[in-house]
Amino acid sequence: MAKKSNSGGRQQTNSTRHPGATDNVSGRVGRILAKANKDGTYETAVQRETAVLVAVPDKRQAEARTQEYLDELEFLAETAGVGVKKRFVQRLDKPDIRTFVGEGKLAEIKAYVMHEDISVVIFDDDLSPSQLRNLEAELAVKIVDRSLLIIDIFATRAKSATARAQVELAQYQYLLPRLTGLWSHLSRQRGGGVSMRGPGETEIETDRRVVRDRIALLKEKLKDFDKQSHTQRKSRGGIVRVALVGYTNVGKSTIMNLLSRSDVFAENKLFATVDSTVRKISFDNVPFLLSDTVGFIRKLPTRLIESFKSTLDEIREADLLVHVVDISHPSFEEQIEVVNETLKDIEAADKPMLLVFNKIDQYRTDTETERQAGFEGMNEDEDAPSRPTLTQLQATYMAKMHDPVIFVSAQERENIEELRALLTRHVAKFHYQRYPNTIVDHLDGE
Ligand SMILES: Nc1nc2c(ncn2[C@@H]2O[C@H](COP(=O)(O)OP(=O)(O)OP(=O)(O)O)[C@@H](O)[C@H]2O)c(=O)[nH]1
Ligand SMILES: [Mg+2]
Repeated sequence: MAKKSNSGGRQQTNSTRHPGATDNVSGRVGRILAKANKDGTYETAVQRETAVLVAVPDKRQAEARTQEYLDELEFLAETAGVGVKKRFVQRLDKPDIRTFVGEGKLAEIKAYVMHEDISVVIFDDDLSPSQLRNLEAELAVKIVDRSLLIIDIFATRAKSATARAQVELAQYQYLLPRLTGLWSHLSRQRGGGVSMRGPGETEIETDRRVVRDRIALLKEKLKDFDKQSHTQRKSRGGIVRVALVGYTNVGKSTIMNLLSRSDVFAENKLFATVDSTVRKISFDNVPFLLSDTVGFIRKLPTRLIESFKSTLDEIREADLLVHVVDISHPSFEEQIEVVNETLKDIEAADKPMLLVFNKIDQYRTDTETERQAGFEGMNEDEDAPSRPTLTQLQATYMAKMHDPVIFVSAQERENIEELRALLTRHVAKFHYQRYPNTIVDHLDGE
């Protein structure tokens, strides 16, 4: 199985871990994804789940890209406490309407699942309710698609009442169209907390009604939360607001901690932050509010974005966005695109933005990576490495972006003072516009 291309670097990071977090997550995955046995009892996953991944890329997608996407899916699975044993890839023009993969591939997966005692099959795309049912029937193990995996991770991370209600809403919205066949059994054993609580021992139609009622109730509840937080935000007055945005795991919380000297949970897992955190900061007597927000990801389910509206209001209402990028990630450029697209979706794309390229300590050109891995000499004939050097990259991005750009390492505290100064200059500009009578002397150099 291919490994994450930069996992080595990732392991060395300063992550703070919740003791026992993995156990809880795995337990929850077990609960949420537990499947009915034939006698009507349910498995509980006390042991670590083992999974296989399945991707159906179209025929034009480069192999390296496919593996990168699967790296991300595997990272998501690991975050949910599931160990991945194998990856299955089938190139198709479009996925099979009945079982997502073709007949032959399905038989291959089935044989492996039975032989290796696999308990979960994870698909890199969303499955239609009928595909999900058919696959469950064919493979007789838990079937998880990308949305469910992400929702499940969110469920384990949500702490505030708002975030929990948002996750619960996303869970029910996911569940509603799937309340047939096996899924209705599946829903029965769910109970407690923010996990996919089922509607009880009722028939499918009743189940549906119960779920719909619950969705309506949660929406009402979220409206109330919205009102409350709107009032709260109003009471903050005209203070300048800055939001950290970016792909998941790029270092937003680490930067938040550095800038606010606070202690926001940061770790080398996807979606460490689901609740947004707001801190009041003052640089050179210019006060502002900095909020750390939930990370974005490729194919983030739209429903999930919708249900996270309250959290995303922090972004929508910010005066300035600080877009953090993990420059060491092989597909950082695509990640920038995903973030910009998501900002468009939530109508926050036109805001002033600073781009912070983080993790410069971990940036490697391909030749460097090969040298490190002991493949010296492999690229001897090629004088240009396929990845530019950090200096080249800085020059390109400084020239091509409309927004101010800065390169930092939050972990090594490299260029953080410069980041602080850049931020202060921009915040001061907003502050000065809003309070023209205050004396602000930080606009030099603009
Ligand atoms: N090598 C390196 N690692 C970093 C740097 N900044 C942060 N990290 C690590 O990257 C991982 C993710 O950092 P977080 O701050 O949790 O990232 P995030 O963007 O808040 O992630 P989510 O909340 O999951 O979206 C952690 O293990 C950090 O220690 C850096 O400059 N260099
Ligand atoms: Mg975070």
